[in-house]
This record gives sequence, structure tokens and C-alpha cells, in this order.
Amino acid sequence: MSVTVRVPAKVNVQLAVGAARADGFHDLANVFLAVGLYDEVTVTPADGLRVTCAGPDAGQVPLDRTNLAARAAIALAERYGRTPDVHLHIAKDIPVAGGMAGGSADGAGALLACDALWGTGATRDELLEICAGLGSDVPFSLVGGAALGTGRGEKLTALEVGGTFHWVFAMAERGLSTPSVFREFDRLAEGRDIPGPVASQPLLDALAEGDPDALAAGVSNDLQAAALSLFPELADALAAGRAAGALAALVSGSGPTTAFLARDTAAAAEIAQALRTSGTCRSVRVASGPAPGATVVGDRP
Ligand SMILES: C[C@](O)(CO)[C@H](O)COP(=O)(O)OP(=O)(O)OC[C@H]1O[C@@H](n2ccc(N)nc2=O)[C@H](O)[C@@H]1O
Ligand SMILES: Nc1ncnc2c1ncn2[C@@H]1O[C@H](COP(=O)(O)OP(=O)(O)OP(=O)(O)O)[C@@H](O)[C@H]1O
Repeated sequence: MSVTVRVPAKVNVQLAVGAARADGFHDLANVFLAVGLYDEVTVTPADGLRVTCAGPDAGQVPLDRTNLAARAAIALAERYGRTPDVHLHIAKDIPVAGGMAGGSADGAGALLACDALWGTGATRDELLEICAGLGSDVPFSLVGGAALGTGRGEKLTALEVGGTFHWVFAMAERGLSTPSVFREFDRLAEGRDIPGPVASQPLLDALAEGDPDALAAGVSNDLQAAALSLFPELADALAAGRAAGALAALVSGSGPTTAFLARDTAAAAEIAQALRTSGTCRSVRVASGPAPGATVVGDRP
């Protein structure tokens, strides 16, 4: 018996970041949009817990119990008083350490796959609670679509989306660690008054209306200055995408992947081609959103 779950990547169309909290996290107004780049997690019963990974970035993925897929299986098994004796295989297409929630996707995927394999009968809320324990982005990987994340990003409210948005993503030559980008945000914010994070109503309206121009006018990322400070060359990728006609160009989440909003599929293809030849990035992908959250795509008896 095996179960395969497909899970999307995300882009943050708004990432408003508040001051550091006592627990080290930051309160966010995090407007997530799931996009059609996917990892697939397949779970099969085994003698013990084992993780394997295939894909272009597979070499950078830890295969021990720190892997978010392994942590998800362990967390679910603990809750239901069983041992996590499974082989988790990750077919990885989401860039690693790219700010697109690749590890989070694998955590949500493994959780849903193990839940289906073991027939735990866990409720959606229980699964979401386990997701929140694994990481701030993991609940959104489970639900997909578009959502506003508050708290540290784990408290979700689903958002209406009135159309398809076309994106181009430029992968950078190296990764950026999420904690170090938040630390740089704190350093840059020193001595300044940081307002509480609030979702932008014009941005939420743009999503609901499916209006790419209005979305382009409303996107923002409070971590962008920190990501650029740690990785100044990202400015060259942003400029190349803008010059190629992107409606908006921004760092995705904590970066270093850069995201470009295109008017339609033809424009996306043009921007992608321009970025590929620009020498400002390692690789380029085109994807549209919203995409569905973690979904069982296959089970074999
Ligand atoms: C940058 C984003 O990807 C935007 O969606 C997320 O905020 C990060 O989510 P994530 O990778 O799931 O992050 P977690 O695994 O929960 O936290 C990793 C580290 O990022 C920092 N962190 C994360 C989320 C948050 N609201 N405030 C933080 O300061 C903390 O240093 C934390 O130790
Ligand atoms: N299943 C996994 N896939 C990828 N990385 C993982 C996984 N499990 C743990 N990691 C670790 O997490 C780190 C961050 O990887 P990930 O691809 O999740 O970054 P990210 O997309 O920037 O995350 P986010 O957007 O949620 O901040 C990696 O460097 C790796 O050490």
C-alpha cells in the first residue's frame, strides 16, 4: 500500500512584518497565494523511518529526522500512539531554501499521506494544529488557494480569488536562510518604530477581482530589503524582470527566489525567456495561481 500527495509552492503577495516578539517570531500579515509548482510525497509502510528525495535540488535536502516530512510523520504517529515506520519519498520540484515553502510543502504532504495510509480519522483542525507545530508556513501548504496568515503566519483565513494570476520565478545561485533574513530585518529595523502588520484591503480586493494590474500595484514584502541586504545581486534579477515587462517584481517570502507577475501566459513566457538569458539567475520557472493545497493524487493497495 502506498499513498502519494501533491503539494504546491507559494508566493507571498503581501508580507507585512511586525516587531520581533518575545518568542523570537514576528507577527505577520501574510497573504499567501499557492502556485502550480509541486512536490509529491509518497508514503509506503517500511521497517523503520526512511526518507529519500529525487529532483534537481535533492542534494540539499536533509534525509534524517530533521526533514520536515519525517517530522510530520513522527508528529502524527506520536499523536495516535504508533511508530512512524514508513518510507517517505519526496519528488522535489520546488526550489530548496528559495522562500517558496518547499520544506513546508513536504511536511504538509507527508502529514496528509500518513494520515490516509494509517486511517487515523484526524479532523482537518487536528491536522492544521500539527502543521502549525511543524512551521509557520506548513498550515498554508495544507490548505492552498489563497489565505491571509496572521500570528506567525499559521492562523489562516481563506481568501477569495477571482481569476488566475501568471507568475515567473527566478531561482538564485544560492539559498538564503529564513532565520537570517528575519534577523537582518530586525537589524535594519533597529531604532525604528515598527507598526503592527495589517493586510492591505486594495490588495485583497485585487485578488478577489482577479485583476493583475491592481495586484501588481498592491504587492509588498517587508522582508525584501533584508533579503537584498544579504544578497544584493537579487536587485539585478528584479531589474531584468521589470525590463522584460513584468507588472510587478518582488522577492518571494524570505527569498532568494524572485517573483514576477505577468499579464497573461504569453507575457510570462517572454519574461521567462528574458530572465533565462539575463545571466542574473540559476533557472527560471513559470507557474500560475491559485493552486489547490495538499491533495491525494494516488493510492496503491
Ligand atoms: C518567510 C515566510 O516563508 C513567509 O511565508 C515564513 O514567515 C517563514 O515560515 P517558515 O519557513 O515555516 O518558518 P518557521 O520554520 O516557522 O520559522 C523559522 C524561523 O523564521 C523566523 N520566523 C518565522 C516566522 C515568523 N512569523 N517570524 C519569524 O521570525 C524565526 O527565526 C524562526 O525560527
Ligand atoms: N523536506 C524538505 N525539503 C527541503 N528542505 C528541507 C526539508 N526538510 C527540511 N529542510 C531544511 O529546511 C531548509 C529550508 O528549506 P525550504 O526549501 O523549506 O526553504 P524555503 O522555501 O525558503 O522555506 P520558507 O519559504 O517556508 O521560508 C533547507 O535548507 C533544509 O535544510
